[in-house]
Amino acid sequence: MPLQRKVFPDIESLSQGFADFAATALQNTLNRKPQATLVVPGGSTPRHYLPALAKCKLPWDRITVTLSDERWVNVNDDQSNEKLIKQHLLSHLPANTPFVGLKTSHDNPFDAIEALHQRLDSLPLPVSLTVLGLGEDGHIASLFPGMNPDSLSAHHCVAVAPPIAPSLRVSLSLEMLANSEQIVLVVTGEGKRRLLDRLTTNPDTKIPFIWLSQLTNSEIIVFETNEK
Ligand SMILES: O=C1O[C@H](COP(=O)(O)O)[C@@H](O)[C@H](O)[C@H]1O
Repeated sequence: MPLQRKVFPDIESLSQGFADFAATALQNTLNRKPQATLVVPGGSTPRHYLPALAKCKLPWDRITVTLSDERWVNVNDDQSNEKLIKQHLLSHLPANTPFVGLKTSHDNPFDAIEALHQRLDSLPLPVSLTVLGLGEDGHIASLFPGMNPDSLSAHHCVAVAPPIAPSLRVSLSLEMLANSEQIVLVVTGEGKRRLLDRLTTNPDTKIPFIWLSQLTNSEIIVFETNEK
């Protein structure tokens, strides 16, 4: 598995290391192309490292920010990934930073999928940098164990009824994630680190993170803390 693991003593140093890496990756894209695309995850970990990224001096008007996945809740709901990203990244960036959210007014993500494909067609592709979290069950974005990986490579995104999470969701497809020029995984907590240790020696094909690592040609860089 093409995996490079960068280990930090605490979340503060991880956040700075991540921000430096992400800023360089985005700037490198912008040295070659007029536009870049940044995919960021939801959950809870990004609230630590996104403010560090927001402090980086970049031509943000040339970087489109979008999400790896979204819960099908109102964008003002505390469970909304869009709300999290607005609070911890976009609100600190220039107002003309382009943002493409994954929530529509449709009743459910299955009905929204065509509209979302059109929305995502506007992105500068391939994605320059995809940042992902990792669930303790090995899920990435909203691609969960128990799903059929062959059904997750649809165009840009897929609608999902997760086996355990409470709300319906939409997720970037496995193919969209795998085609990203750079992929970063940000991992905190002993349980997730142990999972990564196990997957590195035993790539369990029931785990979504393994589906991604086997499909992508890009190196996956892990930013992790070694705190208990
Ligand atoms: O529900 C989600 O959780 C995962 C993992 O979040 P973390 O805070 O434990 O890192 C996240 O990557 C995903 O985007 C989110 O919807």
